[in-house]
Amino acid sequence: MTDANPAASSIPVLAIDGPSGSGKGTISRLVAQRVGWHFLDSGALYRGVGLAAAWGDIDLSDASALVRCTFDTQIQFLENGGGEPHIIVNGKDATDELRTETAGAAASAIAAIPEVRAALKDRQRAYRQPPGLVADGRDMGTVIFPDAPYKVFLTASAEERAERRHKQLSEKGISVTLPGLLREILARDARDATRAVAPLRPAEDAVRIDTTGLSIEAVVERVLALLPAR
Ligand SMILES: Nc1ncnc2c1ncn2[C@@H]1O[C@H](COP(=O)(O)OP(=O)(O)OP(=O)(O)O)[C@@H](O)[C@H]1O
Ligand SMILES: Nc1ccn([C@H]2C[C@H](O)[C@@H](COP(=O)(O)O)O2)c(=O)n1
Repeated sequence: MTDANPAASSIPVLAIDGPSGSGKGTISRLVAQRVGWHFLDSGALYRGVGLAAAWGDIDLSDASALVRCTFDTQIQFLENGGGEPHIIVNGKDATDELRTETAGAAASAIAAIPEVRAALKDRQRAYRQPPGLVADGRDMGTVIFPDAPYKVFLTASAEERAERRHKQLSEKGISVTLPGLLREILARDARDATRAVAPLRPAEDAVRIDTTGLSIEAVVERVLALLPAR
C-alpha cells in the first residue's frame, strides 16, 4: 500500500522526476501554480537533512546518527508571493545555502542510505492533500507515489544543465566555474543513478521529456497537456 491513509490514494499526484538541473523544481512549481495543486520539493528535504548533518558535524557514514538527524530536522517552506519559497532549516533561513552544489552533494550522499530514505517516506507522502500534488524528485513516480496517475521524467544534456545551474548561481552572486559544475553534476548523476536503493530512473509509465533547447514555458505546456482539461 502506498499510503497509511487509504483515502489519500484518490488524491491525484503528478510525479516529476529527473536528474539535477533538468528543470524539475521550476516546472513543478509553475505547473502546481497553474492547476492550484500543492507542491513537494523532495530534494529540499534531502538537502535540509544534509545541511543539518553538516552543521552538527555528523559523519556522513554514521547511518544511525543520520536517521536521528532526519527525524529531528525541521524544514519549513515559507511562501514568497509566487517566487521560490524561503526554506527554513531548524529555524535558520537556508534558502541560498541549500542551492549550492556542496549542499546537493551532501544530500546525494545521505540519500544513498536506505534508513534515511525510509525516515523521509511518510513526511513526503503527507504532502498528498486535496485537490492534488505535484511532487518533484528522483523517486516520486517509482517509490513514493507509484500509483500516481501522472508521471513525467525530465532530462536535458549535462552541458545544458550545467549552464542553467551556472546562470542560476551567478544570479545569486555565487561564483563557480562551468567546468567544475559540469563535473559535479555528472558525479551526482552517477551517484543518484547507481545507488542500490531508489536509484534515479524513469518509472515505466512515465512520459519522458527532453528539455534541451526547450523554453520553460514550452515544457510547462507539454506537462499541462498530460493533465485532464480544466
Ligand atoms: N527549460 C528550461 N530552459 C532554460 N532554463 C531552465 C529550464 N528549466 C529550468 N531552467 C533553469 O535551470 C535552473 C535549474 O532548474 P531547476 O532548479 O528547476 O532544476 P532541478 O531539476 O529541480 O534541479 P535540482 O534537482 O538540482 O534541484 C533554474 O535556474 C531554472 O530557471
Ligand atoms: N526524491 C529525491 C530527491 C532528492 N534526492 C537526493 C539526490 C539529489 O542529488 C539530492 C538533491 O536533490 P535536488 O534538490 O537536486 O533535487 O537529493 C533523492 O535521492 N531523492
